[in-house]
Amino acid sequence: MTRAALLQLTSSDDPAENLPRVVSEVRAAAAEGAGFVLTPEVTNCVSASRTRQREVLRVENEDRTLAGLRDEAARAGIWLLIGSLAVKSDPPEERFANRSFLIAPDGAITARYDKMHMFDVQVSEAETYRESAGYAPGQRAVIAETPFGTLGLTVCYDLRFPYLYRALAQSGAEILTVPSAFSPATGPLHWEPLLRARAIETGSYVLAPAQTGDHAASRGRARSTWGHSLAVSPWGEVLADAGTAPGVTFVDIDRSAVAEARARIPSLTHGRDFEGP
Ligand SMILES: O=C(O)CNC(=O)[C@H](CS)NC(=O)CCC(=O)C(=O)O
Repeated sequence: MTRAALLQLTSSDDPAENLPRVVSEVRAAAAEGAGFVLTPEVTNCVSASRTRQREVLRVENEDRTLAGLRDEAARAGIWLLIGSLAVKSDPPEERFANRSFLIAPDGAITARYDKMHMFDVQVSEAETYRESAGYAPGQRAVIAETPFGTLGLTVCYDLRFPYLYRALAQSGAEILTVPSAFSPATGPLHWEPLLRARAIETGSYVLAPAQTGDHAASRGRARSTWGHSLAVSPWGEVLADAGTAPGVTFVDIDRSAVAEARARIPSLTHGRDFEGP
């Protein structure tokens, strides 16, 4: 059994301001016994302005948030999933990467995953997202070993592509991570059912730390996000819902629940190759 902690944040578009907040939340989570801490999508910078992002984002090796959180993971001796950082690609190209990092208790980066599905969607008359204009999508799915289970790394809009989750689970993932900055237009009806469906259809834990609330922006339109960081059991039960306030939510995870759920419904092994349509 491992105690996981989902951090719910209201990151601004200033990485220097966000880092000390995240560090203090990680510290608080570790002090309460968390062995695995997870942060949301774009932990370092929520922004709708590419001008602003060009100013404040850095390549991975120069990213202060990554360095600071690696130090903190090592200090606290915890596993840390940095849900994602917006980083400049290396070598620098026009577009950024939306990249998840898994940090081991010695501070080493043991896995990286670049978000594959880009949120290019008009969610309402007033709100349009063109994620692929700012970010280059990743090309490969990633699983990573930890002592408490094999992780399958995904980010936010990936959630709507079930084939990715089935592939991750069939490759050994037991805990699917979905760090997010979900839109308030889609969150109310889509967030929880999609997360529960991914858990049920793969017999996996789903851990989804999220951005929440109104994000301060020094440039461009201010963004809002849905919050409700969620932990779902491999049988589909909502184990924790963080509501809309920033803070830390704890959940105990036990990989034997994965084996149990898959023994009851072995749908991962019942796939069919079919013709048509
Ligand atoms: O823009 C950034 O810096 C980082 N990327 C995001 O916040 C992305 C694209 S705008 N958000 C989502 O994927 C929300 C998906 C969603 O809300 C849904 O599927 O309904």
